[in-house]
Parts: sequence; C-alpha cells; structure tokens
Amino acid sequence: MTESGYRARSSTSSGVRDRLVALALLPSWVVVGVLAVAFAAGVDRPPLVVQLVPLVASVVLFGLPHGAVDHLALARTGGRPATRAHQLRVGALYAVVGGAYAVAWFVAPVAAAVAFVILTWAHWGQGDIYPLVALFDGRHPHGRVQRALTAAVRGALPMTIPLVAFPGQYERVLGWFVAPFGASTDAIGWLFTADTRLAVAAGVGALSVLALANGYRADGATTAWVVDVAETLVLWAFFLLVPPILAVGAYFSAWHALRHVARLVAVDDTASAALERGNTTGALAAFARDAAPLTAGALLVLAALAALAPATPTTLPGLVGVYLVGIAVLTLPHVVVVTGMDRYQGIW
Ligand SMILES: CC1=C(/C=C/C(C)=C/C=C/C(C)=C/C=O)C(C)(C)CCC1
Ligand SMILES: [Fe+2]
Repeated sequence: MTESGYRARSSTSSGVRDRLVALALLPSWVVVGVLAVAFAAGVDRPPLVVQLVPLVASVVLFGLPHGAVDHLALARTGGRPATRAHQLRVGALYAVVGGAYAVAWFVAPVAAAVAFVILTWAHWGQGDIYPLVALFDGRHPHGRVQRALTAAVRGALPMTIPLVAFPGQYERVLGWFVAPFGASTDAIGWLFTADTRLAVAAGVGALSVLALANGYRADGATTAWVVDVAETLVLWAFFLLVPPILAVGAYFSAWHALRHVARLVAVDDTASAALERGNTTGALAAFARDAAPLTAGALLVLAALAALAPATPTTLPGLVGVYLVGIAVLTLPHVVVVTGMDRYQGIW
C-alpha cells in the first residue's frame, strides 16, 4: 500500500506504469486534443453518419469489450483465481441487476434514460480516478472527499457540457433512447432550456474550480494534480466544441474504455508480463482473447433488446440508440464490478 491508499499489484513496476501511460493515456490525449483543436479551428460539423463512426466502432473497439472481462477482472484484482463459481456469480449479478434495469426501460423509459445519464456520470467519473492515482505519483486525488469531488467533475464533463453547448443534439439522442419504447422527451423539455443550461454550466464550472483548488490546497502542485488540471481543461474545451455524438463516442472508446483496459492489463499476469517485455500488442491481444466471448454474448443481449422493443428502429441512429440502451443495461452490473475493483485497490 502506498501513502495514497492505493494498493498496486506487485507486478505494476514503474516500467509497466510508463508503458500503461503510453498505451492508455497518450492515445486519449491525442484523440481528444486533435478533435478539440480541429473544431476550435472551425471545422464544419460533419454529417450524422460520420459523427456516429466512433459509437459504431465502440462495438468492437474497446467500448463494449472493456466490460466483457468483468467475469475475470474482480478475481484478478483481488489476486484470486477466477473460478467457475466466481464467474457464475458475476453472471448472476449481470442477469439480476441488468435484467431489472432492462425491465425498467420498458416500464418507464424516460426515467430510465435520465437514470442512464446519471449512472454514466458516476461511472465515467469513477473510471478517471484509478489512472490518476495509479499511474503518477499517487499524491492526487488524495482521500475520499477529494476523490469523490474529482470523480464528480470528471463524470460531469461528458454528461453535462454537451447539454450546455448542444441542447438540440442532446435532446435528439435522448429521443433515440426512448423512442423504441414508445416514449418521447416532451416531459423533460425543461432540461434543454437556456436557464437550465446556464445553471448547469455555472454549477459544473464551480465544481471544477472547487475540485482543482482543493486538490492544490491539500496535495500541492504534484504531477498527478498538473495532469488533472490539464485533462479537466482539455475535456471542457472538447465537450464545448466537438458535436456531442462524435465527442461522446470518441470519449467512450478512446478515453474511458481504454483507461479501463490498461487497468485490466495491470491486473492480468499474462498481459502485464507482455507489457513488461515491451510487447504492447501482446498485452492487447491477451485482453482481446479474454474479452471476445462475452463481447459476442453482449451482442446477443443487444439483439434481444432490439427485437423485444415495441418499436424496433430501422435507421442507423435508431439502432445506435438501442445499442446505447443495451450498454445502459450492461453498465449497471459493470459499475458493481468496477466498484469492487476500486475497493480491492484502496481507491475508496
Ligand atoms: C451519445 C450521447 C449521449 C449519451 C451517451 C451515454 C449515456 C453513453 C453511455 C455509455 C456508457 C455508460 C458506457 C460504458 O462505460 C448524450 C450525453 C445523452 C448526448 C450526446 C450524445
Ligand atoms: Fe466502464
């Protein structure tokens, strides 16, 4: 255990840490940075099919697969073998928790959609704490309160800044979520008004300043704090400038999922041994092998959901909407697993 409370596996040597930064953080900075600069420079908003490319790609590229190792991840993080009984327990968690949430989409689609945004806020925020704590000096964010503050900010950026900057697109995507279940966004029209957006911008702005200032006050200008400031500013710009379907799709795979994949690599002996030898492809191949069967399984869940929805969509945006509802159902149990990993590693 380190001073930060973070418990690394013994295999997470500093060499592996540097390679994890190169594997997971550099690509995310490049993707987010290049898109932010391009749209700041006045690139035209691309047609919808182009904006959908990252979301469609996330079916096989990091997005969907990042959760498909949950049956192994928790045991590995705890340093225990992922026995068949353990895998069945994780399967049961998915069936019960995911199943209940799937039913909720049919019964109360608008509430389920709002809950999905809040769930993603929490989960994407949670996902950004591990890399900050584990891959730098371990001195920021320090302690539960600071970590919760940082997570609240990180999750808020992808879920609220698009609402501030692109309310029409935001409402449209929420419409894709609920249309297959025969609902519309009329009941939550107030969310997209100028007053609400101003309040959200002010609230998330204040939260960002508070989290970074409190981090500086408590921990000083450590490497992790400097990275946190830079990432927070870049993500603000990214979500303010880049059309949200493109931005959220790119963020999902290149930022959230890739960071989780790095974490999975660090707890897997085969993958981290490959990384230690400088074999990044080998590490990713080990992840891909572990993730392949249940990525295919998740696709079956998505197909079942599309088939059972009262108004199965036939357009690409409509299908992407159902895909994201499927992701919602899979994310709730995934959050339970990741929270377990967080606890094993002393994050919370
Ligand atoms: C696409 C999109 C949206 C929502 C995306 C969500 C909620 C994605 C969740 C993904 C998860 C939870 C992945 C698993 O880690 C918004 C913000 C409504 C509007 C802008 C475009
Ligand atoms: Fe995740």
